[in-house]
Amino acid sequence: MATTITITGAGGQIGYALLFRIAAGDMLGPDEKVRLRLLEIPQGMGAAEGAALELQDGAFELLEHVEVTDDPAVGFDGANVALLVGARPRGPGMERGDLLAANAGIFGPQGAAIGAHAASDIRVTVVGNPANTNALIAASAAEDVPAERFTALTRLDENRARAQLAQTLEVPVGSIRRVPIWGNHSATQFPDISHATVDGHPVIEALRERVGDVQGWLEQTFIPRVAKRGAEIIQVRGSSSVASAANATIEHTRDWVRGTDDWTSAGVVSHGEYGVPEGLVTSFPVRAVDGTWQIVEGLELDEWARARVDASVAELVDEREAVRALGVL
Ligand SMILES: NC(=O)C1=CN([C@@H]2O[C@H](COP(=O)(O)OP(=O)(O)OC[C@H]3O[C@@H](n4cnc5c(N)ncnc54)[C@H](O)[C@@H]3O)[C@@H](O)[C@H]2O)C=CC1
Ligand SMILES: O=C([O-])CC(=O)C(=O)O
Repeated sequence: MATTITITGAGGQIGYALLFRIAAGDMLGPDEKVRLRLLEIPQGMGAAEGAALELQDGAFELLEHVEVTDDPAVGFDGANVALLVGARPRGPGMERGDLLAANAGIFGPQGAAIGAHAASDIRVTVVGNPANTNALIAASAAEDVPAERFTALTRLDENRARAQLAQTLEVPVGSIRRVPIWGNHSATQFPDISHATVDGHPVIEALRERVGDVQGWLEQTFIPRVAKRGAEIIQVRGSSSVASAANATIEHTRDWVRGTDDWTSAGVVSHGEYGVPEGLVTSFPVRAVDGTWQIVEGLELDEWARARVDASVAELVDEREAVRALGVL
């Protein structure tokens, strides 16, 4: 049986960077056949149809079928995996939260369509910003789908954090592990290196030798660089991250389905872990076991880390309030 994957915003930039890698087996593996549903709005249909023609020309052996539609009922019908990418991206000078109102109207109806039409094992990865709150909106609208099936992408933030550490320590990125992102996919996020390792040794010790004042480096260099990397890309490229975002989307979804051998980061629904209010879609350190994200519990957060997590969670609470005020939740 093939896996049916729905990609919203498939005619957009990230969509174009995702489709061919999924068809090549990068997400679900070299033995899993895929059926793709490209869901767009009328203005995006031409680009999605063009991508579908190119998918055909790729002659991907794993690709069983491609359908392009602007009807969410058709787009999510029987979907096992949904990548919710379609949204309005931010431009220079905007914060992701500025997109709340523009995107709130998209994720409610899509969540409802997922509840009504997707397969019972549906797994949803929300990429479109503000990703955490969009995931919350979609989950709330999806009747009979457990909220745990709705996740927000923070893997790109983790990848950015690991890459910055690798560059600073002059080691291959693969030697850096356990760098969870806590909180919101926004400038308030907390990339946490307190448990991070480089080739199995504490990153903090390696950093002490390299940068001296680790705390100062974290606050003035590392955290701002990671948390504002999206804005840096927008400034340098003129538009937001595309291929790196698609790569992280593939890694997140692959790990969710196929499992992890260590921690990673994902925005998942809180049940009160680490004091995060129930129901908020928050990034935590997670493992994927048997197709389910499990929050890594029992980690120590010192006072400084606790304040960082609390600040990002407070922003998520504010976003939830703002959406409630729009009458969406
Ligand atoms: N979570 C993360 O780490 C990241 C998230 N993003 C976000 O991903 C989103 C997409 O970015 P791009 O692909 O660069 O934007 P884009 O503007 O190139 O593509 C968005 C596509 O979505 C479509 N669309 C809009 N409303 C839709 C709807 N209701 N249903 C289906 N399709 C719809 C548009 O027609 C367009 O083709 C943005 O919200 C961006 O901020 C981008 C990078 C990283
Ligand atoms: O910054 C943006 O708007 C796009 C994004 O989420 C990122 O690159 O992390």
